[in-house]
Amino acid sequence: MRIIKTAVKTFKYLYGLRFEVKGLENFKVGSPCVIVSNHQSILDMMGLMEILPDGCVQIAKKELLYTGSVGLVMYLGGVIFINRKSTSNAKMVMADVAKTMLSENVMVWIYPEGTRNGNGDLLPFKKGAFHLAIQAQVPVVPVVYSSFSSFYDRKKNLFTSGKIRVEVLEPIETKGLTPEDVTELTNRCYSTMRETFFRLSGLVNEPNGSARTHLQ
Ligand SMILES: CCCCCC/C=C/CCCCCCCCCC(=O)SCCNC(=O)CCNC(=O)[C@H](O)C(C)(C)COP(=O)(O)OP(=O)(O)OC[C@H]1O[C@@H](n2cnc3c(N)ncnc32)[C@H](O)[C@@H]1OP(=O)(O)O
Ligand SMILES: CCCCCCCC/C=C\CCCCCCCC(=O)OC[C@@H](O)COP(=O)(O)O
Repeated sequence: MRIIKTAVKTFKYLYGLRFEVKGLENFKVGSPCVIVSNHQSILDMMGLMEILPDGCVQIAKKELLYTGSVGLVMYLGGVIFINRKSTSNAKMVMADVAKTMLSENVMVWIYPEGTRNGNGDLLPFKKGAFHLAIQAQVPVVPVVYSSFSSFYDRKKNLFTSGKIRVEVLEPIETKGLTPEDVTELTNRCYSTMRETFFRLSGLVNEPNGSARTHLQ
């Protein structure tokens, strides 16, 4: 993964992207943890590599394993593949991950929205990342990337150069929590990350829950 990280980090120069990072010290939890971040597009791969701590593996949809050399590289990089379409299968894999992350002292990076989302807001969070953190009794570390919409047009798949703000938020402890606390933990993480997303993206969080830029 270190090799991938070095390679992928150079892409930002190619695409004229700059990252403004805050809160990296929040990764220093001194134990494994579950990192959760918003997911807008494949560009997130650069944002991921920009701050990826050592000893951190990612959870990916299993379809990516079958994407030729990229799938092989991901497999060799230690990426864990899950079948999103089978909750029972995904649960089994994640239960294994909870054991492995403790025995091997690794962090796990998950995109709780479960899919790319460029709609200028956050999709409701899936609960797997939070079940994992509670099963392993490790902290959840939220990471938020500002909206790409200011420089990336998904329809034309075109973008100009731009700055991406990244914030690593305070770890959320799960010691003592049980599966009954998953929904509350998910919602707490969601609202903190959504608020940060709007702040970093210069969006106003309208009372009715929609978002608009300051400029409108
Ligand atoms: C030149 C090129 C060079 C080469 C470079 C190559 C490499 C470069 C990059 C390398 C790095 C790669 C990074 C890869 C990024 C890829 C990102 C993705 O693929 S994102 C998509 C995949 N990820 C996810 O989907 C994660 C989020 N999803 C989940 O966590 C889900 O919860 C789940 C998939 C585990 C289950 O799905 P679903 O059933 O839809 O989810 P829920 O609604 O959340 O759960 C339904 C009920 O099940 C309960 N639940 C969920 N998980 C668990 C669990 N682990 N244990 C127990 N119970 C669980 C949940 O509580 C729900 O029940 P309810 O009663 O409603 O509460
Ligand atoms: C278009 C510009 C391309 C910029 C290139 C940036 C650097 C890319 C680095 C390596 C490329 C290979 C990385 C493969 C991982 C792809 C991650 C991804 O974004 O998969 C989609 C998945 O999450 C969710 O799938 P869906 O949104 O549900 O379907």
